[in-house]
Amino acid sequence: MEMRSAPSTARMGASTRTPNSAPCLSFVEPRHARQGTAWPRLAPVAVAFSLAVDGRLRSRARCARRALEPGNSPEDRIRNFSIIAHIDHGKSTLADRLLEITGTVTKEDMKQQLLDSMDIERERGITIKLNTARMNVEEDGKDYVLNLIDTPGHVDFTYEVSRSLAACEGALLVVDATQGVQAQTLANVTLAMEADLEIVPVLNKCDLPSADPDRVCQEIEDVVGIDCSNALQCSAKTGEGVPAIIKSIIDAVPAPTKSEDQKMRLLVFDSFYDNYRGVIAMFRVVDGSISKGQKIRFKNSGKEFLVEEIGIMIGGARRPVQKLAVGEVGYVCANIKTVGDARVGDTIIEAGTEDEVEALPGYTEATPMVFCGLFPSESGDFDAMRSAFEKLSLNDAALFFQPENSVALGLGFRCGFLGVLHMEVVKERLEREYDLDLIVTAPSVEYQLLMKDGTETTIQFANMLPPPIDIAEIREPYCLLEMIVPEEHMGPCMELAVQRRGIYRTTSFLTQGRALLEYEMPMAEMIRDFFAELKSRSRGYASMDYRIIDFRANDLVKLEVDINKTTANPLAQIVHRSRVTEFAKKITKILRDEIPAQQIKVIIQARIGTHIVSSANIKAVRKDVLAKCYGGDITRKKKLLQKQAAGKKRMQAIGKVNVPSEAILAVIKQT
Ligand SMILES: Nc1nc2c(ncn2[C@@H]2O[C@H](COP(=O)(O)OP(=O)(O)OP(=O)(O)O)[C@@H](O)[C@H]2O)c(=O)[nH]1
Repeated sequence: MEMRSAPSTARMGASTRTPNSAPCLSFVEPRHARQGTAWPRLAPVAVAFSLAVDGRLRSRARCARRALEPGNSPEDRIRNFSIIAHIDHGKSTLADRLLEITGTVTKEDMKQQLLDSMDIERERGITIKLNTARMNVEEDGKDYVLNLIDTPGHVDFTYEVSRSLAACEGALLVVDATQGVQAQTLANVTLAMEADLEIVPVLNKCDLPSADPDRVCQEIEDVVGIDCSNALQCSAKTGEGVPAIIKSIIDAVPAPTKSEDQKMRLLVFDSFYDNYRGVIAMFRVVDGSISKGQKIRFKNSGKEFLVEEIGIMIGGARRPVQKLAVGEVGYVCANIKTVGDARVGDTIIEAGTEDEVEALPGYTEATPMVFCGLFPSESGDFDAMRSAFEKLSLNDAALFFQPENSVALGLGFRCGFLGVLHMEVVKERLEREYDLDLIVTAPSVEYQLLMKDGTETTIQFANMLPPPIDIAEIREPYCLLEMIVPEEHMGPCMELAVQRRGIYRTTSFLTQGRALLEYEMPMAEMIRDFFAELKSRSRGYASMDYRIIDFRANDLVKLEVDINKTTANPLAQIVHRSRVTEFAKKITKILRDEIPAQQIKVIIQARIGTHIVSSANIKAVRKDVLAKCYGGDITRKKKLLQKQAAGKKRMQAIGKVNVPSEAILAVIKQT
């Protein structure tokens, strides 16, 4: 993997940044200074610059020297950094501690996990949306501004992670000292290296008896390729070792490079909807400056707005300022109506300069990767659901939805999400915040179709697939999958990957009997409960991460299900030919078990085109039409039986089978 073969990328990149002098800019006074109290001395630390001749270490030393000899310009004393970590390694707890120790937020004011402000985030303990905080620190008699740009820790939000990393010069790599490197540690480090950041390793949870910082340091060096000889050790929970991290940020993370004479260019790294102010866009000033009252333009969307307010975020609160200059991080309110007008990754420029100023690189439209149908359990809730979606999309530019009418499930929506977690979060928000009871259909991915006439198109649901005769090629998304599993469970985990059409790439052995396995795998297989299955095969110890790499042509077919010759549309699926028999058998079996016996015989068939792959029958329950016919003559009995047979024929002919929606859901859930 790239990050292991070229471990020095991050540092070499960082060492090319050179601070200059710049015009003045007013700092917000540190809280302790305003209160006239002495700033507690930061604990002395030996920050990381050994005399090793390794180029990586030398480049870090250069960077540190540069940062330790700041010029007089305020930009030299700005540090924009992020915290990257595997889920649950303590990123949010460390962020809280940094805010507390720098006096940005007092202990009394601090809600638990202040930066994770959404309820669902707090409950699930995962970070979803970006947040940012500005901290003022005095060090060696100089005031520094530390801008912490919090990033979401989940793979669904990789694009947001990479845009927020692009707004930084450094990143704290937090690794749980009891667990070591995990799959998302690797994924996030790769993104940080791609963004040329200075990476500062921090071992967290050192207060726990099972912490083994030395082993984990060795593992980071071996697997991630980052020198850990002076890695910092801390407990984000107790605060021990956290002051040393603050000093290390000042010393190791480079100050922003400056181009103050250039025209305004701001990188939007987050945007969210506020009920009173409309959309608030978070940005980093890359070139020039921004002032209140200026007319701005979003370069990619082409939308123009008048700046009503700009400011900085301090401990979750907004503080307006008149001007923000190069290197600074802040927010802008400009009467923007939806987050779609101020997308993450867009460049804000001064209106009228669009012909001279280029957009910052790396912008992509948010593209949904996982699709599903969402239907209200109560058909009367459709309108309430539509208005809930409209409100959610004000704050979620990546959410895609459009009305859908399903025979089995009624009126609902066809929806697109960044990933499975995004899907679950939206579903949960609809249920909790809008009090809706929902039915969710099986997730699907996007397929690219090359038609025989040479045109290309994309579809997200099997029902959208044109007749096979017109299709030259169906391509499906593939991802690079990294799993970290205990060696004793490697066999079952590898077996699972192969079952799911994974293509083996490599195995690397980590410390403590764990292995890192890499596979290329179709995304469609990944979203079908892969993680839950992996966890059960590894007794809960595996971690995984993935990222989409490309689309590949495959032998994919549409598997349809007929119930008494009537096609059950919600059950149609796009499946790889090698897995058709397995799926077809599973579907027919589930339906046979779930559909109650009826007065007519029920024939369930799973088919590709006209070719029937699997079928099952449910015998009719025979209504005793002769029950009332006490001792009547034989011709009367025959007549009644003939009438019953004719009636059955009619029912069967029109396929009138009572299929309970639980049966449909059982298929959707289990395939
Ligand atoms: N003992 C101990 N527990 C810690 C420490 N740091 C964090 N924790 C606990 O570990 C759990 C996860 O911490 P979080 O800060 O939520 O982890 P995170 O990396 O932000 O997780 P995501 O938001 O999901 O990315 C919480 O229960 C914390 O209380 C530490 O230094 N020591």
